[in-house]
Amino acid sequence: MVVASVDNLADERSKAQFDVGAMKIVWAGSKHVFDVTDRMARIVASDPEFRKDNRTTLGRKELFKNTLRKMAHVVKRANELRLTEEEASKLRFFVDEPGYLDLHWGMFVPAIKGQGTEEQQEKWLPLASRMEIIGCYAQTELGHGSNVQGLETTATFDPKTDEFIIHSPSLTSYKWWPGGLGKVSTHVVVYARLVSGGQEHGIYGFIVQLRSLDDHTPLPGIIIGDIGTKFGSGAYNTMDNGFVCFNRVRIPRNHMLMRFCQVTREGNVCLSDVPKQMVYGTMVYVRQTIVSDASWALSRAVCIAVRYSAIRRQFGSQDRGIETQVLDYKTQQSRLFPLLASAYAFRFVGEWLKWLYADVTERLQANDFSTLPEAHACTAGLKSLTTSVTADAIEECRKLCGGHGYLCSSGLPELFAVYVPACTYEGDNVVLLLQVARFLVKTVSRLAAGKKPVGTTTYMGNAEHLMQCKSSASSPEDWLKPSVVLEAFEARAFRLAVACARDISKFSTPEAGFAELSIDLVEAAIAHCEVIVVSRFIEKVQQDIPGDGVKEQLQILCFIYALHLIHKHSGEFLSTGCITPEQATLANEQLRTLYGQVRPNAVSLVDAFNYTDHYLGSALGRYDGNVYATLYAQALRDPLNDTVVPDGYEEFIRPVLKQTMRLSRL
Ligand SMILES: CCCCCCCC/C=C\C/C=C/C(=O)SCCNC(=O)CCNC(=O)[C@H](O)C(C)(C)COP(=O)(O)OP(=O)(O)OC[C@H]1O[C@@H](n2cnc3c(N)ncnc32)[C@H](O)[C@@H]1OP(=O)(O)O
Ligand SMILES: Cc1cc2nc3c(=O)[nH]c(=O)nc-3n(C[C@H](O)[C@H](O)[C@H](O)COP(=O)(O)OP(=O)(O)OC[C@H]3O[C@@H](n4cnc5c(N)ncnc54)[C@H](O)[C@@H]3O)c2cc1C
Repeated sequence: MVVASVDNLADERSKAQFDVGAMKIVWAGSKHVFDVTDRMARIVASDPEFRKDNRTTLGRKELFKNTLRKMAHVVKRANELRLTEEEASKLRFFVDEPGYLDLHWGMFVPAIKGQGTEEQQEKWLPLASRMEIIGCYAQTELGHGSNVQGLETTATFDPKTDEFIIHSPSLTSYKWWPGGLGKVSTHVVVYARLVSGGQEHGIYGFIVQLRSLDDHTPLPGIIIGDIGTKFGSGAYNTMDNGFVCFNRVRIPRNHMLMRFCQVTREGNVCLSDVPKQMVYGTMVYVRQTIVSDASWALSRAVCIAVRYSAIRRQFGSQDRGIETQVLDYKTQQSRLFPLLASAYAFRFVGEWLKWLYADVTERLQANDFSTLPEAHACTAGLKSLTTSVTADAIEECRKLCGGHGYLCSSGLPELFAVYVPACTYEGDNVVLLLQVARFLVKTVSRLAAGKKPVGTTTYMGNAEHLMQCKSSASSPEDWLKPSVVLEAFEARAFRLAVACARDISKFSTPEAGFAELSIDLVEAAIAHCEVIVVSRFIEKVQQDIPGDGVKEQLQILCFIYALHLIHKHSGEFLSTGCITPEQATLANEQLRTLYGQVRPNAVSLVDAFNYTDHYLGSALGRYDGNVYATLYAQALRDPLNDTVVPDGYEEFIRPVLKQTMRLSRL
């Protein structure tokens, strides 16, 4: 049985019609990134300190202490190996355990870099880089998360002492959720309402020391702790998401992050000549990183489901002969291959978004704020789209693995539990889509005023054509033409946005219209985000891509990505008149053909992710395909199997059996 499993994946690999090594480089982004990633993944996988297969069986306290040990080991190894920032960040990534280091490096340091003055950066960044302080990011409160302008915590300037007084005026103002805050961080960037001279001046970040650097006890005026156990076993419970209440805590004036707004010794508030949304910059940065992370989480789930689907056999045999691999069932393919294609799509759009972010950052440094709204809309929209799809996809992969997918040893339940809050943190996905919709409606109304749209909305400049065009697809093959596919996506997105803008104008105020039509607006926002992903994927496959057959495979995946969306949203494509029912049928026909083309390459396409068995953490997704023996070995290692007769037998099983025996004798 075991030998047959191994043979299956070897067979699968022998069928590949492309150069897997070359695809690995495309997936990584470059040979350099591949080398760094591969080396860091192997360092983690070969170090017993980073073992993670017992995580779901540990209690919260044990689990958390275990994470502290691993984080300390990460810091030690990074120092010993003299890792660069790039290498250290990959090392942390492959440790694959949410912990305070994520927030320290991922939010605290970027907040200081983005919002601190040069002097503030010179003071705080070396301390943070050497980890002489550990920081986190506290914005959300018990009563407010999405509505940042509704935050209650105050930072009141006291000109007598040249200090800010940080205060939590109510229970709902307690900071609630920040990762790393509950038990570890010594410092925090806390977001609060700036008050000076009796007047409010908006929300800004302030660096506050939370705990003593000598004995880690909370400083006076600070009540702090963990907010409690979260969803799933193991999963995000390795993180000390925390609460904190500030009781008139005093900090020096220069602990306010003053890049965009300065408070003078006299308490005068001087706003720099920049948009006030610059204070939201850390969120934009992190949203961009979350899009890249989505492709990692999605590809990991897909890798498990594809390999297992090649191993798993059900039905289809005559006379108890060899059964059919479940990967050969068209229904399995139609559920799995679009997810495989989405993983590649998100990888490429993530790379593009990184470029966009770098570009806008450069412009902002030169006081050019013109692309800020677009950067906000793109990061918000793509964060929302990719995390929602990924969370649903991980759950779909669990189902694709049948009963065994429900076991923790499949790796999928924990992956889902760790991943699903990405739909909420860094902005609830619906709230973020409404931000995109606001941007789209504005773009449409600017069009009417003769303004030319730029960036990702450039396609809207072709307004007349997009409102009237009818798809020219008259055969399944026509759906392999980039121009045909793009036109359908752009027309659907534009028509939905225009309909929203038109309908909003029928209400007494734009706000009333926006609120009433928010369901349609969210759909228009998703359609626009899908235009971005599809067009970036098409752009990618039109480039020169080295490696035998690599470009062809990516083209197949690109069209699977696009055509499965046409199928999924066929209601919208049809109701907006962008395609006809006959054309929808042709697109489906083409999709089925494409599934057949991916089938022989599926295992190799997930091998191209280059994941170690340690990172995958799955009995079902092992590289060697040795699924059943691993499932059995892991079952035997379960704490319940430590003894043959369970603890509790004497107390709770024997008396029941005795009682039943007595009753049956009556
Ligand atoms: C490399 C490693 C990375 C590691 C990452 C680790 C991840 C660890 C896991 C979890 C960490 C989680 C952290 C958090 O969750 S931190 C808290 C995050 N909180 C949120 O995201 C809150 C979401 N809410 C908001 O962003 C805002 O409140 C809002 C955008 C919903 C509304 O803002 P508001 O000021 O009320 O604005 P309006 O809607 O009225 O808009 C005004 C105006 O401003 C524009 N705008 C809004 N946001 C931005 C922005 N970020 N950048 C630029 N512009 C922005 C908006 O478009 C409006 O423009 P206008 O139409 O032209 O007026
Ligand atoms: C695991 C995890 C880690 C986190 N880490 C941090 C951290 O490090 N630092 C930090 O500061 N915060 C952190 N957060 C908090 C997080 O940023 C917030 O939970 C998030 O921004 C959502 O805000 P909320 O909880 O207020 O949701 P709410 O806004 O209360 O959302 C509740 C519901 O209301 C809907 N809703 C809200 N407003 C609107 C609207 N205008 N229109 C339509 N529907 C709406 C939402 O769609 C949602 O369905 C973390 C959260 C989690 C889960």
